[in-house]
Amino acid sequence: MNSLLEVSGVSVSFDGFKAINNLSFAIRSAELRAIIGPNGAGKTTFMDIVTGKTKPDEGRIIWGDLSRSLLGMSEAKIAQAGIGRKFQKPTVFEDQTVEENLVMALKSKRSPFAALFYKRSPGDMRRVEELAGEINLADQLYRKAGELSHGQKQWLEIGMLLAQDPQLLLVDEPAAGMTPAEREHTTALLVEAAKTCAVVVVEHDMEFVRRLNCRVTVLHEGSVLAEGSLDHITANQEVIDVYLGR
Ligand SMILES: Nc1ncnc2c1ncn2[C@@H]1O[C@H](COP(=O)(O)OP(=O)(O)OP(=O)(O)O)[C@@H](O)[C@H]1O
Repeated sequence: MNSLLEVSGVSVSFDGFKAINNLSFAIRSAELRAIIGPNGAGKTTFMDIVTGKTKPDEGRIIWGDLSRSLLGMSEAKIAQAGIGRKFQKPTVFEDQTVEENLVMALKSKRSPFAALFYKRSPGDMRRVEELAGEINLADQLYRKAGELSHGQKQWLEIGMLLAQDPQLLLVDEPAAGMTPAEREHTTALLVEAAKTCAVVVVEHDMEFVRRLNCRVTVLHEGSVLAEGSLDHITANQEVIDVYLGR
């Protein structure tokens, strides 16, 4: 099966230091993938490169059915092409309700002109309810986002990204700061999301990664050190030496 995203031979240096070193990575549509690795391995820089925030010095990044290169595209164009990113800290509109946040996200996938004359349609409101159910906030629709718990804000932001129908979602440490129950729901949410779009989860919590039950990529010094099932990864001596055994 063809890849949705194919990164090959990508490198980037900061002041002569190679943060990403000849990295290759591919993911299919509707695949869930975890990325792990020690601090400084290049996980954030990798996501910065895919989303266009950082331009690599060399390599190729090919995207979608039309095999377009992402390299010449701005961050905004890459987001429009269907790549959504969730940073570690939740960024929701605190003064707006859960419903308003989701409506706003639906609106923002339209052209600026269409968004200007936007009217809530029954179809959109059904979608908002559907999303609220998916992110475990169906009974919180009329609460202000600022009143939600940290975990609920994270879910809301994931819901806002899903509202924009991404083809690929990059999620940075979603389980950080969550209660055990919130983590469990987050696992379910990401597994569900990965049925319709590719999802890449950067995570340090190995218990969380185990529950995702997906293929794992280990980054080390800006390259892929190992890739495979978590059992395969945890039995790899190099991975134990640089990350798991620390
Ligand atoms: N803008 C920058 N300027 C200089 N060095 C940078 C810059 N961005 C990243 N680096 C360096 O590149 C390396 C990779 O950093 P990166 O943040 O991608 O690692 P990471 O795997 O996300 O780490 P962590 O798990 O701690 O978040 C680090 O050594 C970091 O100090």
